[in-house]
Amino acid sequence: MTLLDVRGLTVTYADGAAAVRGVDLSLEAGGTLGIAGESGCGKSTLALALLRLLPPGTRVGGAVLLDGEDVLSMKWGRVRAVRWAGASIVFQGAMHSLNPMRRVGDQIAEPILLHRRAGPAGARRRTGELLEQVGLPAARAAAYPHELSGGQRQRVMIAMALACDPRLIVADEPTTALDVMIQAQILRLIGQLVADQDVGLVMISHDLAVLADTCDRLAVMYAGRVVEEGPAGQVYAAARHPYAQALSAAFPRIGDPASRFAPRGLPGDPPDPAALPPGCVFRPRCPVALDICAVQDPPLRDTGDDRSAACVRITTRVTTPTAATDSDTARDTARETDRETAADTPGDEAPAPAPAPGRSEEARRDTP
Ligand SMILES: Nc1ncnc2c1ncn2[C@@H]1O[C@H](COP(=O)(O)OP(=O)(O)OP(=O)(O)O)[C@@H](O)[C@H]1O
Repeated sequence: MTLLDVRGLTVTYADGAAAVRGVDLSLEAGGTLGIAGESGCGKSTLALALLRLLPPGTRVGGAVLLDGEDVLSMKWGRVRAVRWAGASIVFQGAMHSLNPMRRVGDQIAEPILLHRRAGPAGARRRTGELLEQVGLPAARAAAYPHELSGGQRQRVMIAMALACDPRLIVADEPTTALDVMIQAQILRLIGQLVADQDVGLVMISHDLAVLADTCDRLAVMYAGRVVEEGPAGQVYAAARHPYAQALSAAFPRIGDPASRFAPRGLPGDPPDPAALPPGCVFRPRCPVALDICAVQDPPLRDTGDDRSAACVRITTRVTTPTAATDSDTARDTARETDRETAADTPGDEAPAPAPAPGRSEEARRDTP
């Protein structure tokens, strides 16, 4: 059963930054989906949009169906009911997310009381259970955030996220601020909890290896779009989109000593989301770009093998671009592939439509 179905999601900030541009994603109940991409590609914006946490003035379009119900068109009372109980979020910096003036136990108990899951005594009991579930002694409920280590604070955030038994947890770079040992512990904990409790997980990270380890499926974002999606192990081991390939090559691989010493970076920067180039937005950095890429912004296309990619060179017959482009052979292959693509997908020549203007967060709030 589909737990989360994101359809044509667009997010444009008040300053005109098109941070998310027509994202389609879905997650089965109890499934795990990783979202990867370099800084600024729109991962956090996407996470915030899932729970209607974007700042006022932001325009949002499309649909976010959680158990079939569109979060984006819900009344605010319903949104409040869905947060924590339907879906909850774990942010990257626990120190900034927790109130430094309140004991962590009181902060974990708050959503339990707010959603009337228990009275004060029951909420205290449940808080102790949750702390133990995330590997902390129940007595740590009395601690203030500054009395805990970074890893312990992140465990508290996870306990809070679990407090009302949500169907979905969105974890936005949950281990970024932690050292590698604690990172591994927290990732193990998240993996174990979602498996034991049948909770769906959307995990955001710039680190493909972490996501490949934790998630069933993996989506790679570039400049506000998903450019590749599929089974996590396959996308990580054999990415097809040139950007996903570059992102994958940027990390050293365990078991591949050569890559430890020569992780490859990708020259250039992502485009300014307020002034995107025409055609495929990855073209200025793409090592295998074709002339057609200057005018065509390819949509995410199913390649017929449980994977999808947004590149004119990747056809339903699955022709993966190779990094070597200078040789005539590669150019010829590319032209050949280009012809195949055009033949396979008539009508794709038209540039993708501009992001739907969407409705502003205020307009949504004002919806009776
Ligand atoms: N409140 C805001 N107002 C205007 N633009 C914003 C706002 N928040 C983010 N952006 C812009 O939207 C784009 C996407 O940002 P976002 O934080 O979603 O990316 P990200 O992939 O999560 O990056 P990181 O990994 O660094 O957190 C960036 O260009 C960013 O500058």
